[in-house]
Amino acid sequence: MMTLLDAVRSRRSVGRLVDPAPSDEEIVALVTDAASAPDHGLLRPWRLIVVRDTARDVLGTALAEGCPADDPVGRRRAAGKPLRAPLLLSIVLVPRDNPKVPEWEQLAATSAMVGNLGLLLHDAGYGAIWRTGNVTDSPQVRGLLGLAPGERLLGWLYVGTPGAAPPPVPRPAFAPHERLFALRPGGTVVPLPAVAARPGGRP
Ligand SMILES: Cc1cc2nc3c(=O)[nH]c(=O)nc-3n(C[C@H](O)[C@H](O)[C@H](O)COP(=O)(O)O)c2cc1C
Repeated sequence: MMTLLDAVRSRRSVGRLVDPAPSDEEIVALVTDAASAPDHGLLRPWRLIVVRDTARDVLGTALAEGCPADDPVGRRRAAGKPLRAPLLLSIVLVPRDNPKVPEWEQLAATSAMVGNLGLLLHDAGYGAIWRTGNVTDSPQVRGLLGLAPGERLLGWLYVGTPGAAPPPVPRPAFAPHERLFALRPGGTVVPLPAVAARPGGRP
């Protein structure tokens, strides 16, 4: 069993995903735990739509139909996209009408839940990658997934078993003191002084 720190440090987006994918029962359990993410007003402003097996072809057809008719290559590529993993979770933002919780906070809560889910999948031995794309909002895809007006498709969490270790990410150099600031009692905001990070982390 990984510690939380191990999981946070070793999680990667995995592009090459193969069988097995989690069962529906496992997904229910993992999403139940992922929903412990901070969620202002506990609105649960999201829903997930499982796409697996030949339903991926149906989704591929809708993605292709969302591409321009005069772009056969783009349409073919779009049709094959859902086949890149055995399981896709369509991430749908379901904005709730709430005077205290604007939509951006609901989007933040949904993203926090998906972040938790990625870590939990990793901890369970699975891999995942959140993918978007320019036809996410096409009428064909919205219609297929049964999105109500106002609901927003945030892309898909592609899920499966890692088929290959992802290549190293060339991460931009990140010095904590460039991102961390402090408000001083005098009213000025200053960079935090550089402090040695604990060993083992990645930038
Ligand atoms: C909202 C969101 C959308 C993303 N969309 C894509 C995408 O369309 N294609 C892709 O290859 N990766 C996508 N990613 C994954 C990022 O590219 C990935 O997290 C980043 O490269 C860092 O890699 P890591 O997760 O292994 O640290 C997305 C991530 C997020 C949070």
